[in-house]
Amino acid sequence: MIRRMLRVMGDDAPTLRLLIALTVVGAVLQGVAFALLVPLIQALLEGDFSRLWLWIALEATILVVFSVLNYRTKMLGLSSSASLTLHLWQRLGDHIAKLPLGWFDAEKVGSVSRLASVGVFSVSGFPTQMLGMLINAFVTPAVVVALMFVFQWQLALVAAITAPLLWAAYQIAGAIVAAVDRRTHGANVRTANRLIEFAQTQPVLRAFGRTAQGHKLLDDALVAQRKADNTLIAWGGVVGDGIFRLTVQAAFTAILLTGIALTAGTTIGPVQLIALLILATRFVQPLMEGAAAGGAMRTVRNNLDRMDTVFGTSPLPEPMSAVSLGEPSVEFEDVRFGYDDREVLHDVSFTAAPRTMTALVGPSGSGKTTITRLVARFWDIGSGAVRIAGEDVRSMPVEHLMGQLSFVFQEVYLFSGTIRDNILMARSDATEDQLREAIRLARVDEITSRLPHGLDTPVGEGGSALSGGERQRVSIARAILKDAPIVLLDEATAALDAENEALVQDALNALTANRTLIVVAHRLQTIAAADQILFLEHGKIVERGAHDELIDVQGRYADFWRERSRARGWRLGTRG
Ligand SMILES: Nc1ncnc2c1ncn2[C@@H]1O[C@H](COP(=O)(O)OP(=O)(O)OP(=O)(O)O)[C@@H](O)[C@H]1O
Repeated sequence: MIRRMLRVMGDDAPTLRLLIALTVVGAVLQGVAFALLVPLIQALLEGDFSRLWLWIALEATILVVFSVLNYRTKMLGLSSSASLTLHLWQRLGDHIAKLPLGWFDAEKVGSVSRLASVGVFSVSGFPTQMLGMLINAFVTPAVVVALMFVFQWQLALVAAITAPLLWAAYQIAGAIVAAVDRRTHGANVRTANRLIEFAQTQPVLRAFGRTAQGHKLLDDALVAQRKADNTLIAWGGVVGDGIFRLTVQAAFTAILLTGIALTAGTTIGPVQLIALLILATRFVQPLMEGAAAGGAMRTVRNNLDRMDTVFGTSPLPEPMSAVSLGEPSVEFEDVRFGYDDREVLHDVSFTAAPRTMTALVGPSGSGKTTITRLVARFWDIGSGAVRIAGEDVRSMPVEHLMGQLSFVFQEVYLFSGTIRDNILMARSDATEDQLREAIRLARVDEITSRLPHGLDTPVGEGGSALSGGERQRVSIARAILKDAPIVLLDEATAALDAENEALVQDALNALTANRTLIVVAHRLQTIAAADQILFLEHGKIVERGAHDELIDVQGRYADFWRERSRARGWRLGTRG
């Protein structure tokens, strides 16, 4: 456990080592101070004041040294905790940033957020809250017993014999807490997920009058969590803690009875017995405190295990050296890919030539979005190759790959901050002129001119202060500023009002001009304007070509086109 903490702390490990060393010295001093109570109390009860002052002077000296040490260990504890928090966040952040983007599903949101908050604080609280109590629980009683041998070996022997029993009880109590903590953690993560889901799905739940159903899912999770918490209190707090406390009390009783028996047999006098029994209570007290810290330590260990599970998830292997790229084409060669062993793309091959538009068209679930995600290497494919500008995406450093791509998703998420912050995210070193140009091209100027604080208007949580169309234009401005040669666009299915639709279209035209575009196309105008249409069904490209060619074939695409045109109540006809 300590070794794992030292590993996590990296360069700051010497601080924790010093803290441990000083805490051990403090615990030894505490044990010595307790043991000196025996001659002190004896001198007091026997009225031997010259010896009494000597022991009081010695106790006072130890107290002063202990107080200085205690202050120092408290400060070191605080700095170790702060360093652990920082290192854990950094390590988690660094590692999570390298994981495949496909790893981040909804369930992970709850568990990672819990790990980064409750988990990190539980681990980083160890040096300040638990370490001292644990070291005291082992070292102080050991010193007390060792010195007891000097005063009365029979009592010391009984105390020493109880040690293995105490150790066994400590382990049993800890194992109970660890097992219950694992169950409680699962319930906590499920509640966190349901809570996020409940908040995010409010519009849908309300639109369909299903708020009660959303409540029910959350209520069920909360009930399960309350049950798990009660189990933790009952088993961890009452049973586990109770087993250890009972064993400690049994050890104290054994020492007490031995003392009484020795007094009855006149081996020791009543004065010495009183002094030794006071010492025995000092033997018990650190053990009791250690019981609480031991349970908390199991929770810390579980949290470290959970972090190790995240750290054990391998990042996608990536080469370190940059590659030189050709013209911005996108190429799929015999690509097979599946989520969780279920293959959803079968032998997909196509080439999107530089500065052309490829429209991915087909029924829901046919694999369109998956193709765009594989271009960005959200996951690695099963077999085949995905190439960008002639280079396999697996042989490109992630930053280099991402530098080639801009995404425009349907669901736009803006970060809390101003419109300016959100656009500059794409390129923090952009000049004011470049920023203004992106804003103009994406028609964000039409938004900022209406707002009292212009570009410096906060967008609200997730961009909630802006309308859907406005959010989309901000995200397009971001992509324009990034100026990547390839654009992956998931075209919005939701209808915008006519004015917004025209403005978004202007923004998209500016973004896609002179770029290679892969678009999950829903709008008939977009599809008809594409240089190449890939019509997908069940993870296969079943037809490909330009709109006119495919209409002439009178196959699946032509059927799709007719259906869509009828559904929209208008006909575009063929080009040319
Ligand atoms: N993260 C995921 N985990 C498991 N299966 C997934 C995941 N994402 C998509 N799928 C499955 O992969 C298949 C292809 O999905 P994909 O989203 O690529 O289709 P699509 O053509 O974009 O659909 P839509 O038009 O409805 O967005 C579907 O069967 C879908 O259920």
